[in-house]
Amino acid sequence: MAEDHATRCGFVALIGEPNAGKSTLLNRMVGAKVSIVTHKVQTTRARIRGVALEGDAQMIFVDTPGLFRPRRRLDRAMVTAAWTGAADADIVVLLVEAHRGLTDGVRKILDSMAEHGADKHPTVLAINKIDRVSSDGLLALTAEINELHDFDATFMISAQKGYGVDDLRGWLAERLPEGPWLYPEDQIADLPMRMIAAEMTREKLTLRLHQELPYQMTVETESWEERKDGSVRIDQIVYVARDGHKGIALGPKGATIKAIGQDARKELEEFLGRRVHLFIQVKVRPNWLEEPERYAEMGLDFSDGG
Ligand SMILES: Nc1nc2c(ncn2[C@@H]2O[C@H](COP(=O)(O)OP(=O)(O)OP(=O)(O)O)[C@@H](O)[C@H]2O)c(=O)[nH]1
Repeated sequence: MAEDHATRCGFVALIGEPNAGKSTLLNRMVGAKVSIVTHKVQTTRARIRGVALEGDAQMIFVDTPGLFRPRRRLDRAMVTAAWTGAADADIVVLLVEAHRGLTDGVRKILDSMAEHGADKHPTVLAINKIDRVSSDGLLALTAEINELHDFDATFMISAQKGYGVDDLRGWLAERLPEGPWLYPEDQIADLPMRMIAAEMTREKLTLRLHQELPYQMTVETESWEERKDGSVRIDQIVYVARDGHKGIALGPKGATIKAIGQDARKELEEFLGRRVHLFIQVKVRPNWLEEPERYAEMGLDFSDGG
């Protein structure tokens, strides 16, 4: 990190309807595949998804769940989490799908942006998936949306193809507040690996525990140790919100978490091309959604690990 001139650092929240392309954009910006991209909706939750460097700026992306109409209580918790991410962020980027345009869902997000304080920060409109439409209607769509909320900038992008993404990233980097980097450079090096490992375990949790539970869980990679024999030892903690959830995650005699660990280990071994020793603990951490330390998720040594 440069010592002699000011560095910049800050949080960027990506918001948008489910499937808007938040994870895809994030992967592009960070340059490593750190989010699960899926056709299923609501696969993501408010939390740190990646850190990107651009010149002297460190951008910390907070990926949020698709903002949607809350029906069940858990849905509401997720929406709150999404808005918390947005309100805490230095810059908010709203993704709108070019081919869907100004949907009711987008209108609702625009309505509630002011209400949730997201308008206190610079806001950016990113019209995504422009590869799917002709450019004709895009200016009209931009004008229509900017009437409902006055964005500081608008970008036409394709997160998938990469169009416009560098411009957007450059714009964001320039507008982050001056300050020291939150993540030392050496931590960023194995950060993607730690995140990928945590994400793989989280995916297996989601697959095994079909119900809502996984949304209230988070996985952190606590340590990553390269061994002399070429294998790697990975220690992870699955945090659950309540005691009862711990029992579900563990399963009878620990069978569920064991199966999850085996699935995750297999995938990690394939991905890394070497042997993996994976150790997973399940711990209760009430109210983790509200904790500022949630930013320490996924193996980021941000706090002492709680
Ligand atoms: N054609 C096209 N498809 C895209 C683009 N960006 C994302 N997609 C696709 O849109 C789908 C949803 O993308 P995601 O990145 O998972 O969307 P998300 O907003 O993170 O979704 P949630 O996690 O449900 O909130 C995936 O199938 C992506 O491949 C794009 O620029 N063009």
